[in-house]
Amino acid sequence: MHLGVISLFPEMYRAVADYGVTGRAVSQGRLVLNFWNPRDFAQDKHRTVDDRPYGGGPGMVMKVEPLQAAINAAKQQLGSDTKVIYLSPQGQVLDQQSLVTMSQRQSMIVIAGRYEGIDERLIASQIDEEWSIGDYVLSGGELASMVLIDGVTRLLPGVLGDEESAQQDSFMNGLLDHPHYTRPEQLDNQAVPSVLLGGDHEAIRKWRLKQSLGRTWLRRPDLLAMKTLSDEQTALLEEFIAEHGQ
Ligand SMILES: CN1CCN(C(=O)c2nonc2N)CC1
Repeated sequence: MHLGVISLFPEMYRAVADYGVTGRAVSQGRLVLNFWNPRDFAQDKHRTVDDRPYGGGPGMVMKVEPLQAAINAAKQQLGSDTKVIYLSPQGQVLDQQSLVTMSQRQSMIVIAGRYEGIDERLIASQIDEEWSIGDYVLSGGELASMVLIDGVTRLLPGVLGDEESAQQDSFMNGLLDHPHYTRPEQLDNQAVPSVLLGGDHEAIRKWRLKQSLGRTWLRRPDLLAMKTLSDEQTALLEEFIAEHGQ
């Protein structure tokens, strides 16, 4: 996937370009990151990218022209039909399914805003999708866009090896993940559940599914309400609830 990033702080993206799963995807050429800094497109000698808000109030607003010029440059490289994404608290909240949809695109342009946000006229004329990573306010869109980049990159073909992609499944079914354990087997007075030590893969699969269902029931009943459970899932959840003393 070719991702064009429009940001005043491109150096922040070293966090995804140089490390971990996303860094490996970049080095393997499965993810290509290109950056455009609106400041490089500002026409005045002070390279102004923001200005005071009409109507008064605190903070500054990002100006249309430098952003528009940066989008034009990005589209020249990635294609004029490339979707333009803007990260803001006013967007639709990102979830795994939306990441799956995005991961199937050849390219995307992501705008990371700063200050109070960007001029609404740029949003109206240039932004195809507005996304939020949650109902809270950050200092800028860079970290939010890196969350999106990480989540999408994990879904690109070949990025997660077979070992890791199994872990991915547990989130892909709309449930919370099951507990994970590793060595040592005994830690103070806490042991690893014996089922995980026995090598019975079917028993382990059922235990993990039961734990995912139970955790989702306890912590995120809203997710469970959106799911149609299979007979097996229903039975396992009923077992968990019975054991949980409800
Ligand atoms: C202008 N700037 C304000 C702060 N911001 C966010 O809080 C945010 N982005 O995506 N999800 C979020 N929550 C990004 C955009």
